[in-house]
Amino acid sequence: MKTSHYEKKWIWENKNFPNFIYDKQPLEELFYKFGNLNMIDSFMNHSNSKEFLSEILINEAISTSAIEGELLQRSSIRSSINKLLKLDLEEDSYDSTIQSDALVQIILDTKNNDAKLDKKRLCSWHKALFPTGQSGLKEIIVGEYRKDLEDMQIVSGSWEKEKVHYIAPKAKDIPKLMEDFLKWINEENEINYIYKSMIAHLYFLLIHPFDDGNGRIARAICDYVLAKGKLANADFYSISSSIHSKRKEYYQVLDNTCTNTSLDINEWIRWNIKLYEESISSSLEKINTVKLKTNFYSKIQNKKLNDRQKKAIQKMLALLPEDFEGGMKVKKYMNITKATRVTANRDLSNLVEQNIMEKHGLARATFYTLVF
Ligand SMILES: Nc1ncnc2c1ncn2[C@@H]1O[C@H](COP(=O)(O)OP(=O)(O)OP(=O)(O)O)[C@@H](O)[C@H]1O
Repeated sequence: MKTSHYEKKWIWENKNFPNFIYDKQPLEELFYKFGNLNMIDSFMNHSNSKEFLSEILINEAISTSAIEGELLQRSSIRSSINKLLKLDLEEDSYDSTIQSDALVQIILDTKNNDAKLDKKRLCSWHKALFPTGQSGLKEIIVGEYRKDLEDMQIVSGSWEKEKVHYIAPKAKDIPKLMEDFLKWINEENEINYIYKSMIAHLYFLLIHPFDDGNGRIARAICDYVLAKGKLANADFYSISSSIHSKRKEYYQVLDNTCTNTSLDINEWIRWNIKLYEESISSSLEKINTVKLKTNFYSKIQNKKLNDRQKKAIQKMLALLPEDFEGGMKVKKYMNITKATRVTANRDLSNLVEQNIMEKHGLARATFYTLVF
């Protein structure tokens, strides 16, 4: 007699789900970087941190919403941040939208409110993400777990060439799975906050409890757990921004993990450790840039500069931390300021005299760099 054998396909089909298996990895480097971030934070002055805080938040909001292509305008996000945090930043226009306000509110809630996570709070994030009750043109269940009778599939590609990456657990099982998830998130367990944030991100994605927005909420949960761990000021780093720049890898690791029915999540953990390290390094680099810029601005505050010189300096500062390629050349200065060659040379010499720029090279190879 032939017996049919069902081959398990998805990680949650293992009866021990969610008892994930992973080896302890070395975390010293990561703790060291978090420590550096903490140290810099304590030396930051108020104006430095205001500018930096807005920069980090803008990148975070744009990145997390752009992972699946739901793009928000940088100016709307900046405006929402300015409004919600009362930062008093200079703005070209005030054009925050319901969507940008909502996203910034969720990010701030994850970072600054370490109250327990419960269904109500998760559902309020979900409602905030979909204020119109629609995802694109599709109507979705908002502020409540999904109730679909059909499979919840994660697919890519056009409908003719659709690829199914993952099928999440059935809707009828979501309430119990989420109850267990929330209990685990809120309890004080042995596991450290770094591992816990990585596992929480994955665990939530695997349950995929909502009709849509699961990626954004999973990344918010990851930030929430890390912020709760108080490893460093959560306002000063953003894991979501780093995921955005590595989203191809992110999807690949998720694909590999969601089909690993042995519950082994080592690949996910290793990938995330690298990601966190890079993310903190990039925050450290950004903080240094902001400090450099702010110090430079205070250095030139009382100098006599014409509008052309200010414009050229701003252009050079905007390109930090990467160098202004090849330094400032006379020709470049002429392009930026629309000045004649004689005026450009006179302006640049004046900047050298005031110790704002330094001259290098000779004749046609002459270029100028900022003196910090
Ligand atoms: N193979 C996979 N297994 C589990 N989760 C996955 C897999 N591939 C992608 N994901 C996650 O599912 C998310 C997409 O789910 P959903 O559309 O509900 O969320 P979303 O927040 O609308 O997505 P996003 O803003 O990222 O669009 C992705 O962002 C990613 O986090």
